Amino acid sequence: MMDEARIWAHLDGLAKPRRSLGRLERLAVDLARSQGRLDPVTQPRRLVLFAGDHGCVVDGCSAWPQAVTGLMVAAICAGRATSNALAAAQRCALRLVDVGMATPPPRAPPAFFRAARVASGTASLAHGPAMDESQFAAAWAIGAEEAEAALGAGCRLLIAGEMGIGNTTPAACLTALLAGCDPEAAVGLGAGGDAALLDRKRAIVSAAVAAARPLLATRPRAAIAALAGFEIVAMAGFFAAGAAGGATLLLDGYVATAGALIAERCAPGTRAAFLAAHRSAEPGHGAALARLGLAPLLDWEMRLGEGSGALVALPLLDSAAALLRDVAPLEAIGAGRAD
Ligand SMILES: O=C(O)c1ccc[n+]([C@@H]2O[C@H](COP(=O)([O-])O)[C@@H](O)[C@H]2O)c1
Ligand SMILES: Cc1cc2nc[nH]c2cc1C
Repeated sequence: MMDEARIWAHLDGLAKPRRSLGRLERLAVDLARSQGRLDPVTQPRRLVLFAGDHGCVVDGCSAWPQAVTGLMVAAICAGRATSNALAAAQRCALRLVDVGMATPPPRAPPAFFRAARVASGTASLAHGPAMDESQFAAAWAIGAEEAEAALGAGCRLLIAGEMGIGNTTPAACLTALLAGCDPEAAVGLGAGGDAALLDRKRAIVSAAVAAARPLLATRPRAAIAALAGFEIVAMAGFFAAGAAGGATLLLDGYVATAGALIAERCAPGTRAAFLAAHRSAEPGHGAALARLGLAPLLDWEMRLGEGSGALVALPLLDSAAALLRDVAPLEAIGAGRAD
């Protein structure tokens, strides 16, 4: 990791009044530190979307039917989803990995699609463990492979996104388990719903976390696997491998941050590579980010997933990188330092 004082000294020597770019300078420091260099790069960059289904949907934890995961995956394959539009707008490459969908895979998928199903959806965390430890290891490995492939293609800025109807329920469970948030406070409306849905979700999350919590000290992977989703564990493996490879990890919303909490628990130190793009409208997200020591760049009431919040924040990282790379030193323009 690069010494922060060295990066601040570089910024303070550029042709501008000291600290005149406010939080953009803080971001430049975080970006440079995460890549261990004074000229961090934001191109090429890659968004990897992980798709999975959740047994708890049958117990009424989402306002949407499970089939919508498959429909949205088909829309992404066709280039018609929010993630496609925003990734194109931000010149970000995109991949899509089926790590555990329950519906048939897309027919004639595009080259950016990878079929890598661990199982056809998790078991319901409302009735027992969502997955076993071998499935946890398989999902983690798929995510790690994706990060290694992106690193091999020269990417030093990585984003993980997800698509999975029902996945704000495991995200709430994991936030309660790993960020110490009250289970009820970790539950929000997810992709929509009403007061009855909230009550059902709170009951499911409280009971599942109470059942898993005693395992955390002695068998942490079993405790986490009991509450997780395949796409969430794949994001965790992606983050751990991306951080190990020296990349900046731009964190999306509530569900991606649940993956980040797993990564930090299983591969301590991963959090040094994270930048938090935004604070999701899900009420537990602030607690999850705080546990990781992260301050979000944006607070735009977004709650979509698919990497959308991270994509929207990308121009800020481009600006921070340009500042470090392209601004002349004060001496080079013939000006002394005022302070
Ligand atoms: O990550 C977030 O901040 C976020 C917040 C609310 C909803 N989502 C997305 O909505 C889906 C999960 O919502 P739900 O209500 O079915 O649990 C899933 O596909 C996520 O990508 C994502
Ligand atoms: C339509 C739809 C699109 C999504 N994208 C990510 N999560 C989603 C959830 C729904 C319901």
